[in-house]
Amino acid sequence: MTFGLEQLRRCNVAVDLGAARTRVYLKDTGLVVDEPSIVALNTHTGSLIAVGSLADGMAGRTPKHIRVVRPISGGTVVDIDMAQRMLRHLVSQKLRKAWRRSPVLRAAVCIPHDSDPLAQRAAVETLTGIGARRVELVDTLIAAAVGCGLPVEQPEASMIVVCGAASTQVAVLSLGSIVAAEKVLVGGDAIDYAVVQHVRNQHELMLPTQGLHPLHLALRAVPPPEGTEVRGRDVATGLSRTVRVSTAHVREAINTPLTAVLDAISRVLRECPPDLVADLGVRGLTLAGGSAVLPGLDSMIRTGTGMSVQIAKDPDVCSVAGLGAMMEGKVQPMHLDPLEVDPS
Ligand SMILES: Nc1ncnc2c1ncn2[C@@H]1O[C@H](COP(=O)(O)OP(=O)(O)OP(=O)(O)O)[C@@H](O)[C@H]1O
Repeated sequence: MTFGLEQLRRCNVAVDLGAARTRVYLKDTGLVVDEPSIVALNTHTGSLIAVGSLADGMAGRTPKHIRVVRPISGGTVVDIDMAQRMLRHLVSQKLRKAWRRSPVLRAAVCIPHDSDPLAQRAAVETLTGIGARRVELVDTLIAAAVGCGLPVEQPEASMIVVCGAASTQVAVLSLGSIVAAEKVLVGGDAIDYAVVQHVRNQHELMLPTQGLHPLHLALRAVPPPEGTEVRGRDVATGLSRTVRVSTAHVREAINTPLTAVLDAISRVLRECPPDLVADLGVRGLTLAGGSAVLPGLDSMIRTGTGMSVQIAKDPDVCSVAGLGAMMEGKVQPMHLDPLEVDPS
């Protein structure tokens, strides 16, 4: 990581191209974009109709000539052209300021752990397409750990679990590098899908996207309500209908995807040397990513691992904030010089 830090300090913009949201951080300015990674397109003319929140509001409600596209899937750019158009639209005005300060745009982008060369290239091409002369790729796990304020450069274990929309990534870090890591394709989307399937199977109701929100709120409420009324489309008749969904049943439905996260944590711990696992017994693990605040996730991990669990401050923006901290030189590499003689 020490070598990478030198390169990162020359960057002036940090980008997190997430499956759910795109975030952009400008050096010495802060977070300037935090918008859904989604565009609405006119299929007749090919022109963009809306980008970000506006396009998100159109999803599921479009006539035939409007197509809602998600150019990023699982943290990987799957439609480079559309991703470039989305990013250009989101950042053009904000980047003008950075361009005035420095005419050469250097970008730092976080990419999911273990991304293949094609995914790396897609991220680089997306950024060069909007004018970046140089693109530095940083593992999301390192960026998020730095963004959470974990002492990743120190010779002690830090454990980070990044729960995004499409995936959950788990790592143990020490001395600025990843010691063991796992990625499972289970995130907020899989959890939402489990709830939608539960309502469909138990109540024969197709739940619209916005129908998930009251169920999330019910899970978070203290004490949780026994049931929540949601409106959707009857599977058989196609008519609008309201049902009462039990909070306990929703919690049960999301347990299956959450168990996959717990399994990934166990696998990472098994790969780690005992000294690092002993450190973690004291320090615990940190949850980051938008799904970190999912009610019950922290307590489930606490019960399943016996470790203490902290949810990071602003968990959804940890990765891009970590890139920003590295760009701004807030992370100091540990200098190790075995030949240095003690003058005393
Ligand atoms: N308050 C909340 N309660 C439950 N889930 C939430 C909440 N806020 C956000 N989420 C979930 O967090 C996910 C988005 O997280 P995040 O913004 O970290 O994703 P991303 O970085 O775009 O995804 P990825 O890292 O997989 O590419 C969504 O699935 C969303 O449903």
